[in-house]
Amino acid sequence: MAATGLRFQSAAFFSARQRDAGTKPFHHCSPHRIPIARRIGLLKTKSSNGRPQISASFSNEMLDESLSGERAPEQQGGSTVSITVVGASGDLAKKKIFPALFALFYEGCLPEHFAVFGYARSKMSDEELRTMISRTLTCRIDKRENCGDKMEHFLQRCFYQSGQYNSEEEFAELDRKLKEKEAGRVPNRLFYLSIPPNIFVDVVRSASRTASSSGGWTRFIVEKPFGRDSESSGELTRSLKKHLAEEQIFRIDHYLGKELVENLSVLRFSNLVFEPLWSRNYIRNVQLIFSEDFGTDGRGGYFDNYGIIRDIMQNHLLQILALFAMETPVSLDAEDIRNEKVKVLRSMRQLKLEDVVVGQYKGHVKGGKSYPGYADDPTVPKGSITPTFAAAALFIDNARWDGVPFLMKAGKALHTRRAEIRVQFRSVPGNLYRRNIGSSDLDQATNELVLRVQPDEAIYLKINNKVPGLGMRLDRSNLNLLYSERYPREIPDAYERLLLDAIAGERRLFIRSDELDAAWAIFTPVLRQLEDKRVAPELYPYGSRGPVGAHYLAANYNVRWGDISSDDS
Ligand SMILES: NC(=O)C1=CN([C@@H]2O[C@H](COP(=O)(O)OP(=O)(O)OC[C@H]3O[C@@H](n4cnc5c(N)ncnc54)[C@H](OP(=O)(O)O)[C@@H]3O)[C@@H](O)[C@H]2O)C=CC1
Ligand SMILES: O=C1O[C@H](COP(=O)(O)O)[C@@H](O)[C@H](O)[C@H]1O
Repeated sequence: MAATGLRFQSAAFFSARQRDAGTKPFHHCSPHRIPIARRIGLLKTKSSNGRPQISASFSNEMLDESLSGERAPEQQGGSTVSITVVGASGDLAKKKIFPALFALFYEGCLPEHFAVFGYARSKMSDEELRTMISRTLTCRIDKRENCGDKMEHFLQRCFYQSGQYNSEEEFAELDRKLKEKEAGRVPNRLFYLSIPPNIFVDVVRSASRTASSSGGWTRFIVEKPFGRDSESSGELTRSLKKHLAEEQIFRIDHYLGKELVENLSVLRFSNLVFEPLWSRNYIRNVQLIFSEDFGTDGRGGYFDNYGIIRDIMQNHLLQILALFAMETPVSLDAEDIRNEKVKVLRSMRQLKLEDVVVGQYKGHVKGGKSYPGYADDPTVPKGSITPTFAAAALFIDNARWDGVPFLMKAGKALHTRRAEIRVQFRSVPGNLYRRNIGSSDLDQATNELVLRVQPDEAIYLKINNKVPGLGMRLDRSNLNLLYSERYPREIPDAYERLLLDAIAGERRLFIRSDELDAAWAIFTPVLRQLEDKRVAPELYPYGSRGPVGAHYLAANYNVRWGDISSDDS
């Protein structure tokens, strides 16, 4: 098979970066898994996790076959990818999706033949869409060359179709426009549903009937929330599957696309020093912490129907927990990883009401500035008891994790913006140096591994260390891998990675329906109880550290939150 047709634009850039990097190839935009390419032995480079990756000479036909699993008919001119952002006028589209697509284009990671379409009810011309998008596009901080030209080239490939979300006719109109741009090439189509969940099924029904690709693949990225509980999530899955095969559904959890979350498995499975310690034998507790220093800010209407447990814990934090706690997968293939995640999720105990603390932020005046409470948001119903903060203690009933508390804490309008994983290890039995450790509480002198997902990505390990000098005094110090120092290039946004993977047909970072069922099974009973019993959230001031109840919950399990110590907060 000739390596002609679609080429990743990265060819020139790729080799330039390889030269710049000095030694190893720079694998910034390779999808994770290219089985057919490996089979036919064309690829010479290896990715950082040892897997083969796309080379500059990857042909259309190879791409079609390897990435979609569906053999495309032989056609003149190779293949093309059209990405339709449904809900193009919305917040997420403007803030994340178009900028991520531009970043991929800028880095040479999009296929040669591609088009971006916006679809929404708002009336807009192509030009107006371009103006709207251009306001949020940014250039890589570390690589600004030709950015203006690249923006212009990218915008020329962006088009708009206005339509109702349930209109087969208007999706058929989109289909006609897509065909024009596809110009007889094998058409691959990706729809990104960046819309409120109540219209997911309308869009999937209409688009799958009248705007599916004939000959190439058709995939749908579906944004959260995937239902409100087990029942509604199951209903959504069944409705989607009336129109789509599971392989066409890419349920996105953008935390899985974050650099540090990606690195979690690398840390575990490619460093001998960690995996042997990764169990109840050495780990006392694990903490998954998410905080934002702003409130719901105009998204109160959406948020009030969900609350922080559904918004952050049931998906982002639980996904991280699954990656943290799963057994070693057979391989890095999507199904092997997702199988292990499902197993660990299914080993988890249903969360109990007594293991949950909920809070809601109230207005606060600080430094002469007043910060509104959640209930002051005009889009929030009066008297709402929706939690904007929650802390929870979860347990995995399997041999590896029996009895180890996995503590989660998530909140809006707190004192800082941060997401991190904290692993607190047991104390050293019969510690010879117990008298030399400043604190009398040996639990305070245990090792702690911290993966700071954001901001300022870092991995650090707290160790006990001798303070230099003639005496023998120990203190706690950090072995610190600060990304901005070690890797001084901009870290791609999670949406870039996930879009690239969806185009490549790589499902590893997307949620399978059985994973979703298992995730909802853990949280649904407690969510129901909180609502049925109308549990009142503990109020906390905007910009504070959240309800004190979170500390009592942790104390029940003999745990101290790691983010409150003076050297970390
Ligand atoms: N915004 C964010 O930060 C995040 C969002 N998400 C998820 O992404 C999806 C999109 O979010 P976001 O962009 O904030 O949503 P928006 O509320 O901005 O809605 C997107 C677009 O959908 C259309 N729309 C809005 N409400 C309705 C309605 N009731 N009926 C029909 N169409 C409507 C509007 O387009 P028009 O009127 O032009 O048709 C709007 O521009 C949601 O599922 C959300 O949960 C997930 C993570 C973060
Ligand atoms: O999914 C969501 O995530 C954002 C936080 O994402 P981040 O990447 O900025 O950390 C959160 O604000 C939002 O409420 C939630 O729906």
